[in-house]
Amino acid sequence: MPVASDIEEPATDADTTGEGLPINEVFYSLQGEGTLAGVPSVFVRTSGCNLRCWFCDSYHTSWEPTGAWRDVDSIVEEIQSHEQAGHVVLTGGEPLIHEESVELLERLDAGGYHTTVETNGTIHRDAPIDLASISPKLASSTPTPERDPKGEGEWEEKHEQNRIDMDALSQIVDNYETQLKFVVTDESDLPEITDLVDRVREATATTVADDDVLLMPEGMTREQLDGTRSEVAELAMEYGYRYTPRLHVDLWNDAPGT
Ligand SMILES: C[S@@+](CC[C@H](N)C(=O)[O-])C[C@H]1O[C@@H](n2cnc3c(N)ncnc32)[C@H](O)[C@@H]1O
Ligand SMILES: Nc1nc2[nH]cc(C(=O)O)c2c(=O)[nH]1
Ligand code: SF4
Ligand SMILES: [Mg+2]
Repeated sequence: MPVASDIEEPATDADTTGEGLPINEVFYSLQGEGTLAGVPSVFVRTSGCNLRCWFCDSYHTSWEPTGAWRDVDSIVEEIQSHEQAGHVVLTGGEPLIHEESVELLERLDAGGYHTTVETNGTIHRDAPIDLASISPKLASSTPTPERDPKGEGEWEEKHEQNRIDMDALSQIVDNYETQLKFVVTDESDLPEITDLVDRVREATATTVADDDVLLMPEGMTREQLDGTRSEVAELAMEYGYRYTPRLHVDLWNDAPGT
């Protein structure tokens, strides 16, 4: 079993050396994905990731991480300035590569916020998380040389090796209320999803219901979603899994800060 000391230096090229958290953006929007879609929420996006999905819609947190190191106090203050919001979504990049994410979640919990953590499911940390929104990465996410948005496939092997960590994934599922939210590119992803869901069910004591499994169409623009959403909706019906829209993309396309 991984313990806290095993994950102090996660497998990532991200800069984890500053004080506080590297923050790419903080913004107020509607939760666009998953079972809480439509809920007004403040988003905190950390920078840096241990994976490199070719389709990553947050390029400046993964392929070319940018952001400013900020202390937890200043992040909490900015969250509180959005007085209407009772929900906070901690995302990235991969927010759980940063130990300080735990401190932020503790502060938000003490302040009475509902917290969702958007995570790729490869790192478990002990923190007050109300909803673990896990998006395990499928083979179709791997940045092959043909699909690499930046280089020539230099990340292919590392991404492929690190994208599933069954120990971490099972611990998250066992410790937190969970949704498993898969990015679907086409129907060839489904055998891998059903197999992974079976393996999670075998490895955990928790009941993972079919409607805890969400299929989300791949696409960072409306135009791209026009090519995937109908097929993914049909697949959700066929397999008995839940469909999740990308409400923010439907509403605001790929506008920054949404
Ligand atoms: C940018 S990621 C950050 C959190 C974490 N690294 C993860 O992957 O879950 C936030 C969410 O966007 C999803 N996502 C990223 N790019 C996407 C795309 N092109 N189409 C659909 N979903 C995408 C991820 O799978 C994840 O559910
Ligand atoms: N509105 C909105 N909802 C989201 N849900 C998860 C997001 C993410 O990037 O993690 C996201 C996002 O970027 N915007
Ligand atoms: S795991 Fe999340 S943040 Fe990292 S590259 Fe994939 S989609 Fe982007
Ligand atoms: Mg997003």
